[in-house]
Amino acid sequence: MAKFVVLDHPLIQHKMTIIRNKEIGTKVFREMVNEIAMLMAYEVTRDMPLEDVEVETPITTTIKKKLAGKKLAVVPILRAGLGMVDGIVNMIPAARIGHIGMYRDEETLEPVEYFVKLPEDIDQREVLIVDPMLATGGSANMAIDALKKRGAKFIKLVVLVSAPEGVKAVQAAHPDVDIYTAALDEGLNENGYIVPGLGDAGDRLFGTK
Ligand SMILES: O=P(O)(O)OC[C@H]1O[C@H](OP(=O)(O)OP(=O)(O)O)[C@H](O)[C@@H]1O
Ligand SMILES: O=c1cc[nH]c(=O)[nH]1
Ligand SMILES: [Mg+2]
Repeated sequence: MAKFVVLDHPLIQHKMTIIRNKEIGTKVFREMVNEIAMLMAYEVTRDMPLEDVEVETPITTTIKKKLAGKKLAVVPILRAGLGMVDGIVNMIPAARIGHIGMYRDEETLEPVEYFVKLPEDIDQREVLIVDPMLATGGSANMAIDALKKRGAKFIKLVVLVSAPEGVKAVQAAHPDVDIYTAALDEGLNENGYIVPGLGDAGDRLFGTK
């Protein structure tokens, strides 16, 4: 079974509490989502392989480490996942960015895919799928399917708030995918929203409601 990690660093917990507050406006919400994503990137990339490199300091020549191995792709699930991209790319500027467009049908809660554009060499990259919300898990599972269909083999899912139902659904469908979350909440309400959650992440990021 792949990893399931709750990234509960005090800075992350503090910023999560700020964005859960319904009175917080779009500007602060956006800033906090990016900052949390940046802090998460630090832990999510902890297992990146390193290799030796010779470096000449002003004093001497020495062997030190540099990043090696697979390159990264960050793939937000539109729309809300876009809110996490800048934060992660700040930490990993060479990462390529793919996009998967998906919305959840309000009645059935089933995801509907409307856009996929990925780096051509996605099969050789480690992929970080980013989305603030993992609710039923339908969207994440469909995004992982879309990536695997196009050859992606090394996939991590990075979310801010997850419901136990969504975590179980992803683990059942994709036991090879590591899940990193900033918070594991209580569950889903009758409309499929995470409780206590933070509401509709896309609408809060883009001010559409
Ligand atoms: O786990 P699930 O039950 O599939 O729900 C989670 C999905 O719902 C939200 O997107 P939404 O459909 O609201 O689209 P948006 O990002 O355009 O607002 C969220 O950003 C996830 O993608
Ligand atoms: O709580 C939820 C569930 C799905 N999508 C959201 O944006 N929020
Ligand atoms: Mg939404």
